[in-house]
Amino acid sequence: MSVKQEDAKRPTTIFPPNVWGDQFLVYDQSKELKEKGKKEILRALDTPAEHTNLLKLVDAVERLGIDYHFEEDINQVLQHLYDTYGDNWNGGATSVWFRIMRQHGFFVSSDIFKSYKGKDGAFKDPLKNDIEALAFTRGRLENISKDTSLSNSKQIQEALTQPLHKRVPRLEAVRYIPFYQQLTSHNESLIKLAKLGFNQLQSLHKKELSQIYKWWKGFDVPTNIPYARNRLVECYFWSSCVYIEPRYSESRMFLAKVLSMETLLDDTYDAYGTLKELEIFTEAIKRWSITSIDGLPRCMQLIYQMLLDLYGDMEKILIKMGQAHHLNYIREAMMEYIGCYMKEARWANAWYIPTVEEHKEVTTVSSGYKFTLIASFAAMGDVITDETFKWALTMPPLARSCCVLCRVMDDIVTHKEEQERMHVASGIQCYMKEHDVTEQHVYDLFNEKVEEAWKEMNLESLRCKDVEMPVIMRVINLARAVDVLYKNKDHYTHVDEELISHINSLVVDAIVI
Ligand SMILES: CC(C)=CCC/C(C)=C/CC/C(C)=C/COP(=O)(O)OP(=O)(O)O
Repeated sequence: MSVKQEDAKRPTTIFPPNVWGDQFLVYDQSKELKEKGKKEILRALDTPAEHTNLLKLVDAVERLGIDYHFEEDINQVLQHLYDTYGDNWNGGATSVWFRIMRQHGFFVSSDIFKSYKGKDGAFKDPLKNDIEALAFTRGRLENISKDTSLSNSKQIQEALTQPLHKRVPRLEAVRYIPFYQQLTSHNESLIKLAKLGFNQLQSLHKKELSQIYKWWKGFDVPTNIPYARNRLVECYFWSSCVYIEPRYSESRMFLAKVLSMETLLDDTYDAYGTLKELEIFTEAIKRWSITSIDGLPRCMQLIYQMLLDLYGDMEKILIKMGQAHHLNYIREAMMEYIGCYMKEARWANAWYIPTVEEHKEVTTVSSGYKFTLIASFAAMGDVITDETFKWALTMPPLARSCCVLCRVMDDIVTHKEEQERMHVASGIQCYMKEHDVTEQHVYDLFNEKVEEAWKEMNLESLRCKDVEMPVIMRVINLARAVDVLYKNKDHYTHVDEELISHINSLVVDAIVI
């Protein structure tokens, strides 16, 4: 006999609720969220009235650090906007339009800003409080940012300290995600995707770092090469500033190893080897043969072995990609760079202060950034061809401006310390001697050179048609990394709270979902 439902006595009780909420749902939502984002982008593309919002959406996607999910869509959007409006954008948010188009290689005219100026070249009165129109007027922005009642005064101050274009994308994502979340206009799916994507990428970073750390540990660098800076983690951070995209995992790990090898080499040439030892070591590297290093100190032999090991590992990866010969270009760049270290060692041993011109020629290459750039192309895939390497080896203006920026920023912050030990004369010392000017005069001049180098790099990234955007982005990101590591002090040598906090936020601390 069946019991009527209403008669059933159920022994229920009230259990405490699920304490986790829906937080884990999001881990399976990534694909859905990406699809949703793509649809939103494409829907807006077909609706001209939505084009300004679309541009703002692209801006948000990039600042949230999830543009690698939407690369093709973003390219399609910007190409469409360029084909439709050319230089005659009239949709508002002009500075966003201008910045994004130019950052993506569309050389749109700056004439659009002329409409904001009166005949005297100053800003028209009604615009004096319009932050967007005044984006490029530093002095004015400084005044505006002092008004703390403005909701975006903090944003303006941050932009004045480090303009968006100079920021490392992933650090910007850490900063921007909570800011964007507060905006009433924020897009909930993008926020979810940004947090999820950030944490997923961070897990990949942890795996990569663990892998290369094992390699480093295998050589027991602190014990065997005690005179050198032990900076593998910082080098990994450096490398992850250069590539954000998950697909460049092998390249990222290789570049981190390259940077740590460059550090060992720099310290060996600058602070350890005798001239005789360095001559032998340099020759052995140039011949790429281990036979001639027998008489060298144990630590220099180990560095040599580490180099062979580094190249051997990359060779295996490149063979699978059908690009093993790319390694020859990377080796060629390394030899040129080592050759410049040797020239510097000879100058330092002879207490020779070179002319500004001699110094520039050698130290632009000895900065290591030309070699670093060329090494960064390893295993990036089909976007890199023989032509890419040949282009970079000729030191085209785009690469040169990045190397100059690196050299000059390093000189500014390391000059004093280097002069306290036997070290090749810095650019600052050479300039002071040749032009008989004060140290401060040269600091001011070198700071101007840094800004000029950025301008040159920006212009060249628009003008250069020899290589594709992913290559150009390596140059820009290398420059951005220097802006983080060498701004105001040598954070790389004297690792401080600021750098530790950057590294923690990228590699250690997950974002709360
Ligand atoms: C110069 C620079 C920022 C280079 C970036 C690329 C590179 C080779 C990175 C590895 C670490 C390194 C050697 C930093 C510069 O040290 P340092 O300040 O002792 O360099 P120096 O001996 O050339 O002055």
